[in-house]
Amino acid sequence: MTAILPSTAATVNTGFLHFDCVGKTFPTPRGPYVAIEDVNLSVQQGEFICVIGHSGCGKSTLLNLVSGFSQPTSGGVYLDGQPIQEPGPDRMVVFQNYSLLPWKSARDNIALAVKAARPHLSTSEQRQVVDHHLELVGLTEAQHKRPDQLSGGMKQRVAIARALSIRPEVLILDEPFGALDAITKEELQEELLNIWEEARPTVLMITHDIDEALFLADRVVMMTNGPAATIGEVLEIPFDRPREREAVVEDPRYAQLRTEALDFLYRRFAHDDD
Ligand SMILES: Nc1ncnc2c1ncn2[C@@H]1O[C@H](COP(=O)(O)OP(=O)(O)OP(=O)(O)O)[C@@H](O)[C@H]1O
Repeated sequence: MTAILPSTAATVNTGFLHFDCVGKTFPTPRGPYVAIEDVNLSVQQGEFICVIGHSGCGKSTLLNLVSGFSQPTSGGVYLDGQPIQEPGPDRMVVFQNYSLLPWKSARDNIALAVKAARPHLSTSEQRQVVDHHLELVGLTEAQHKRPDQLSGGMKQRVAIARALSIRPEVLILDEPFGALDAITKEELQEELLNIWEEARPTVLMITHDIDEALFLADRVVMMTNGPAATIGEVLEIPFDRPREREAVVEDPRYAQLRTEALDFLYRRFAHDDD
């Protein structure tokens, strides 16, 4: 006997965040431009994914589909089985350029987000959330400064604290440390891992830095070049957590994974512009 099942046409149950044959084509004056094509990936809840690939390969295009700022032209992107159709507080984006409100203090930038996204919390609970997140990123002392009174690293700390204070299910990071000096960058990578361990959002992060990806991610997704870019290879990163940078870098598997990534990017999918 054949059982009659409810229709599942609108839902997909593979992975928490699921890319199913995703394509995105942009109309241009010279005709349609196929940016990405046939992207398939299943991300588990709480997983940390880094996406690397050459400039213009479609990394931001992919992230915009997850944030809901744009829609795929073929296939679908699903969160918890539901197609992503618009932006929402369950998915927060942190950009390279901080995007803080310039006239508000660090504290108020975070407080406003908490107020808007978690209105069910009492005023004192909201205050506690803000205090906690300022502390997590080491900005308790500097909380009353405005963005123009903060360093680049401090601004990015505020942006990360603001995103996480909303308790998003998915944290989307678009090259968040790209503009920072090497030391600040390493500090923030470590802070990000500490915060991620606490809240465990699913993370999707674009980076151009192979070492950053190997230190942070559970899996590194490497994209081929466009047009019609797709996922070329996925590296599983085996290092135990919590991670210590020295232990990771000294692990013999680190050099091997690094060589694989370099080989992918600079030999198999070399790009003239890089
Ligand atoms: N709105 C648009 N209209 C036309 N083409 C677009 C549009 N947005 C992106 N593209 C093209 O799609 C391709 C992918 O762009 P995308 O910004 O996703 O790349 P990226 O990998 O994030 O690049 P980068 O590392 O330089 O930020 C590029 O060739 C880009 O020119």
